[in-house]
Formats: sequence, C-alpha cells, structure tokens
Amino acid sequence: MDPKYIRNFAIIAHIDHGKSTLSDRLLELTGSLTHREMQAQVLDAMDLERERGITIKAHSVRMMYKAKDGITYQLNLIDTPGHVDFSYEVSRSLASCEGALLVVDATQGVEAQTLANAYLAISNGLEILPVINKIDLPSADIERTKEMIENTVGLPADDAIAVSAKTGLNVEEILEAIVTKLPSPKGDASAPLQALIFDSWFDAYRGVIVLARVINGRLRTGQKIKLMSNGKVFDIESMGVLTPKPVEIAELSAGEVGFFVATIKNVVDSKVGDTITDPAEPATEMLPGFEDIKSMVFAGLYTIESHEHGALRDALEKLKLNDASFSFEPESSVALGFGFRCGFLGLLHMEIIQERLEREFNLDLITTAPGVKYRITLTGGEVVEVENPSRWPDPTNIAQIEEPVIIAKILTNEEYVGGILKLVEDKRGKQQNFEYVSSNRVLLTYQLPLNEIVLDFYDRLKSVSRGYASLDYALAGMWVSPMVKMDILIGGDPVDALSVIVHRDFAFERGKSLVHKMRELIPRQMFEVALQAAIGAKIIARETVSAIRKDVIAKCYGGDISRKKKLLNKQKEGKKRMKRIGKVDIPQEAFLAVLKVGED
Ligand SMILES: Nc1nc2c(ncn2[C@@H]2O[C@H](COP(=O)(O)OP(=O)(O)OP(=O)(O)O)[C@@H](O)[C@H]2O)c(=O)[nH]1
Repeated sequence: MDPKYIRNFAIIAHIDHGKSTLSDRLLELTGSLTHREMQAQVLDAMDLERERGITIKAHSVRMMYKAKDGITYQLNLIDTPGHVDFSYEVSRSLASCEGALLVVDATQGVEAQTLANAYLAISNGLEILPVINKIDLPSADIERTKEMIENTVGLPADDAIAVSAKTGLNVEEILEAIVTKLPSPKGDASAPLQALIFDSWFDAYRGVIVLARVINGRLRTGQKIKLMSNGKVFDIESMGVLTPKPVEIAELSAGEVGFFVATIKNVVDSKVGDTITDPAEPATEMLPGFEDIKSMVFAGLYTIESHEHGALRDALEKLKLNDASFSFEPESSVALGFGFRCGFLGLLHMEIIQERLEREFNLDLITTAPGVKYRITLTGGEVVEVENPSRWPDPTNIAQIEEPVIIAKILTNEEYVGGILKLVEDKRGKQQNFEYVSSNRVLLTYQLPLNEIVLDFYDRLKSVSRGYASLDYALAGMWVSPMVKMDILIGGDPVDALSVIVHRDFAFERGKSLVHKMRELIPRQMFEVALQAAIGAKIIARETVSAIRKDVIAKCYGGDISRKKKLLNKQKEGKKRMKRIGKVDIPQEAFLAVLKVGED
C-alpha cells in the first residue's frame, strides 16, 4: 500500500486508564470485530491466543478505516507493554510508530506512567494526540485533566479529544484525528530492506513468531533474511497480519507492520530492537538504538525437593525460549543445594516468571531475596561484577563498590508528600526536583539506589500514600557506596542463601529488624533456635525462637471450632513451602524477610 494511506500508532496510558477498552472500541468501529466478538476484551485475551494456535499477545492489529475524505486508510495499532520493567520494549514498539494516542483518565488525571510513556513517545519523535477518557463518569474533570497534560507532560491539550471508551461517545473522532493529524510513514520501498523487530515470541505450534515494521524495502514470503546484530541468515516461511484474526499475506512493504515465521528456532536469535535485512542486497546500517537488554534484578531459585532440580532446569530452558530478557545460570548453595541464579528486568518480571514456573510447570520453589549487580574494584585494580552475595569478595580486597542507581518520578497529592519524603530519605534517595504540577499535585524526582527499590519500596510507597502515588523509574548509572555483606546465622551457622548486601550505615538497623522479622516467620521447633545477623565476624543482632512448649491448639480454649480450623489450615499452608536447613525448618517467607522489614 502507498505509505500515504498508512498510519502506525500506539496507545499509551497509565494502568487502568482505559487502553484496552479503547482498543476494542476502535476495532469495533472499523468493523474489524463485531460486537459479539468484542465480548471478551480481545487484546488481552490469553485463552483466545491458545485456541488459535497463534498468539495475539503482541497486539499489532491492522484495521481498515474509510475516512470522511472518502479514502480507505490502513491503520496499524501497535500495543505496548504497560509496565516499567519493560520500558525498552515499549520504546521499540514506539519506534515502529509515527504517532501515539495518550489516554488519560478524566477522573484521575496524569499519573507517573502517563508521563514516562509520553516522554518515551516524545523522545522517539512521535506525534501525540491527547485523549481524555471516562467522561461518562460523574467525577470526570475534563478541564483539570487538560491543565495537567499541559503542565506535566508539556503538550498542548486544547484539542484533546474527550471520549468515553466504554460507551463509545466521541471515539469516532479519534479515528479521524489519526488520519488527519498523525504523519504517514516515510520510507522507500525500493531501497535495501531494513525492518525493525519489535516483538517476538515462541509459539508451540509454529515456532518463533516475529513482529516487524518494515522501514525501507520489502519483505516477502520465501526470501532469505539476515539479522544484523548477529549476522545469522534464515528463510521466511510465512507472513501475515492480525486483523485481529491472523490473515496470510505475501509481502510487507515500507511503512507496513506484520508478523512472519522463519526458520528461527530460538527467540534469543530474534531480539527486540534488531534490524532485519536482505543478505542478497544488505542495508549498510542498522536501525538506531539496538541494545541487548540486561537483567537488573537477580535472585536464586531452588526447588524444595532436591530431586526436582532437573525439572526446574527444563522449565527454565522452556521459558527462556520465550523470553530473551530473562537469564539463568546454575549456582549452588550450602543451605539450599543446587539451584539457579536468575536475572530479571525488574520485580514484576521476576514475579511473572516465578508464577509461571509454579503454575505451568508445577514446581514448588524457594526464592532468595532479590538483589542487584554491583561493580567492585579490587585492591589489585581488577573490576568484577557481583550479583550473588555468596560471591562477595573479602572486604580487605575491595577498593571501591559501585551500585546501580535509578531516577524515580513520583506523582502524588500534596497531603502525602511528607510521608513520601521520609520514605525516600530512608531509602537513601537524593532529591533532584520538587514541582507542583497542578494545584495540589506534586511531582518528585529522586535518585535512588536500585537495591532499595527492589526490596520493598513499591509497597511502602503505596501504604504511605494510601495508593495515591504513582511511580516510574529508569536506570541512571552507578554511584559509589560503602556496601557490606550481612550474613544470617541460624543456630550459630551462617546460611549462605540468606546473606544480603546492605549499606554500611544502615546495616545495624537492617540487621536488627531482619532477625526480628525472621523470628516471627520461623515456626517454633522442638528446641531453641538462635537467629543472628553478622558482618564479618561481628554479630550485630540476635533473637531467639523459643522451643515449642505445648500444642498450638491448646491456645484456643476449647470451643471455637472455626478458629481451630483456621489455625490448622495456617499450619498446613506453612508446611507447604519449607526447607530444612540443618535441623531447622525454614519457610519461604523467611528467605524473603528482608522484603518485609519496613512493614512494622
Ligand atoms: N466508566 C468508564 N469506565 C471505563 C472507560 N474506559 C475504561 N473503563 C474501565 O476502566 C477499567 C480499566 O480499563 P482497561 O481498558 O482495562 O484499562 P487499561 O489501561 O487497558 O488497563 P491495563 O490493561 O491494566 O493497563 C475497566 O474496568 C474499564 O471497564 C470509560 O470510558 N468509562
């Protein structure tokens, strides 16, 4: 199709502001789906994906829209992952568009992810159409939302389209604006092929499926392609577009978006951000901005039953096929046996992987506390990267330690600022900016160590702001910090899987609250158990789990049967995830106690 008649756009929004609902409405209006097909929210429907044997997870949908000028346009809606863990992928998705709809909930206004996503779109050079959603709700405030878009995001919002994605009110105006206000793709169909991979995944039926945007040249079924980051050559077996039903096509030309299946066996070979070219007539340059995505958060994964270790390895290998941003390598722990050190993009990513391992592969796992990767310069001048506390060098050999730092943007209401400031100070934050963005909304910009964020920052932010604060962050280099390794001893023996890296000035306090929390989490045993926190040979905190004296049920003074049941159930649950270390049974929660120390 002539690029003049193509529009590639994304919808960006803060979570729950109505992205999926609006996508559905656009599909319905362009006749891509009937109302009945619409019943399940199409772009989120995982079951649907399985049924069809082809995933629509990646959500690039082609719609045909006959505009008021009488011309039929090809509109490609490219979905973006919503969470900050995946910001590199968001950025690549945006790089395949010329424009974006910025959806803002009229009852909530601009939130942190609205901002973060808008900045990503602006830095990718996209034209942005502000859309104010949920105007059917009585508490909708269109004028205030406009003001916030102008003050916080810095975009003119006079022409923002006010809609209800739920009722469909004014949604048609969005389609017209996409055609009249967003630029068409520029590109040359006769130039050497350059196509951007913006998503890829492993499909059990068809192998690796790649979503690509052709920037220049043409991509045809049957042709050979070369991936410019690694030089590997593959054959394209079939191509298609999602409407959202998959439809086979023979060619994608400059400006178009679609998926293909090639002889690629492993998603690792089809990395998001890579450039595809034609080995017969290769492009000289890669498209800008390809980078290997690096894991930022690390944790150990162990099976509760040691004989399941092989099953865990198989499961990790299968997941890795589908997720190039996830990494793992074998590690062993004196306490936990053989396991894997896994790297994740962030905490949400870690939770997703953990949950998939347990649900889809039926494994019972113990996870160690998440941590980050430190850069350590040894006294001899050698620089090492350490992400596992048990590999922490001897302190006498350490010249300097650097830790990863993020820039966090927190948007909140005035009344919660006090609590939030205290929290960020506690977390070693350095203020960069403090700004009123509307009468009672404040935007805080802070530098914070990533190490503190992966612990319990998000939960604590939620609790000090009663949910009225949103957070977004991006990695912003490293800074030098006096970190130390804190060991935990159980019954006098150090348990390697419980060691954590903490800031020297906070170590004493952390150690105290950590063993205190662990005392609450470790069930009483037949004997007394000493819990200690130590730095090197120095014990900095101690607590004791006293021995069981009588049956726990005896506490219930007879009568109350429901109370008894509850207690028994609790014990049963507790049993499920325990690991015996030495003579002591330690529950999963105790391994993650460090995530909970700030709670009381
Ligand atoms: N009243 C009203 N509710 C809406 C409107 N648009 C969306 N919603 C509701 O808002 C909630 C969130 O909408 P979604 O479309 O799932 O939001 P989303 O941004 O896609 O959310 P994530 O996929 O979780 O990021 C749902 O309960 C919708 O029904 C609207 O125009 N009016």
